[in-house]
Amino acid sequence: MSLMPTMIELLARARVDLRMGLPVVLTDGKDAALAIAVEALTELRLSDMRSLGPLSLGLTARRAETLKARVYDEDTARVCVPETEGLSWIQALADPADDLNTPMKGPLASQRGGSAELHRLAIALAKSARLLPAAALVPLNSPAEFAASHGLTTVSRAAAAPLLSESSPLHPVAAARLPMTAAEAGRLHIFRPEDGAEEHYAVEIGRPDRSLPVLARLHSACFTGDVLGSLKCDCGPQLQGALAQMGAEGAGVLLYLNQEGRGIGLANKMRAYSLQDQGFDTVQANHRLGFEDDERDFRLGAAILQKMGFSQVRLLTNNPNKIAMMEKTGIQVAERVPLKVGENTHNRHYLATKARKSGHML
Ligand SMILES: Nc1nc2c(ncn2[C@@H]2O[C@H](COP(=O)(O)OP(=O)(O)OP(=O)(O)O)[C@@H](O)[C@H]2O)c(=O)[nH]1
Ligand SMILES: [Zn+2]
Repeated sequence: MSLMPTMIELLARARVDLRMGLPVVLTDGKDAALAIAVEALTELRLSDMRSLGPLSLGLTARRAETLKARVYDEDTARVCVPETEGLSWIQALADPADDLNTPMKGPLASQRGGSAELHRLAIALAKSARLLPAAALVPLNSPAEFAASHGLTTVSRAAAAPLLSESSPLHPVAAARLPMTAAEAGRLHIFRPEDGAEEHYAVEIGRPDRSLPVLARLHSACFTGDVLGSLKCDCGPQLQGALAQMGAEGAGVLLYLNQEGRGIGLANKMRAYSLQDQGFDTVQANHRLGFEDDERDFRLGAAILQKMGFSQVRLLTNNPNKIAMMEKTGIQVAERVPLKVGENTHNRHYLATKARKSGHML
């Protein structure tokens, strides 16, 4: 029956549920659990979750490292929640905001043996909902009945895992002429992914010849830099500089990918900035939050370029990972065009950290 939700649609629904503070039912063969995002957990829902059984937290190995919690499952830790600890203890494990002020939260006991798959899935869902990567789980015996009687979304790991690791197909939705300061001959194209996540944009300048390498930029959204003119990064000047160069050459394509904060979302990026105010660098801040340095999916960029008929680029970037990802996903990088603009006293340390830790070319 086509009127029933597919797994992609259930995943989109699960993301919204988690953001709203609703639990979701996760299943994996014989195992099942009720999972809720720590960021949206309330006292009432915590006490109802507890009435079902022992609670554990799914945290990333990155976050566990800061907390000195044992990790028995590669990238995932399953930390036991003692009965004596409440909501603020759970939140402090997920959110590093007060790490430096609060004394050690441990010693923490981690679950060992059995499967960590449901915890891993819950974390992946929280990440894709742009929440802190932390979830509280309680085992369930009769997941189908529980989900039906409580009206909850059910996600099967076997069906969801491949979808979460793939890049969702994108489709062009609308395009129109857009004269800009940098180039009067501009055109903005909107692309929408099938998974219900953020739309991405392509700014086409002039009428680039599809049979030649096009001057291209993969720009990741940075509200603070692009819109507010933040001095903490170089995004605003890079965006304007790329458009200006395309305008001067009369042709180019700038992809504006809505992967704010290197894919962690603006709220988490502001959490990272707050940690940077405490003295951590851009990479350390991401790790303390439980994220990798870079959570972006650059396959999106290649997919959009291909949809627009481009197969070769002259890529405006200082990031070797972008070049590697382009080549891997079938877009030939004929040339790297350096994009060095916007260095100032506030972002010098940030740019130096990216060069030292993330391999950016100076
Ligand atoms: N998590 C996090 N994201 C940041 C921080 N500063 C900037 N960003 C984000 O980093 C991304 C920067 O994107 P880009 O300029 O496309 O990427 P890049 O890896 O520096 O590569 P090139 O500019 O092409 O050399 C944007 O999504 C910003 O929002 C930070 O301190 N923490
Ligand atoms: Zn920025």
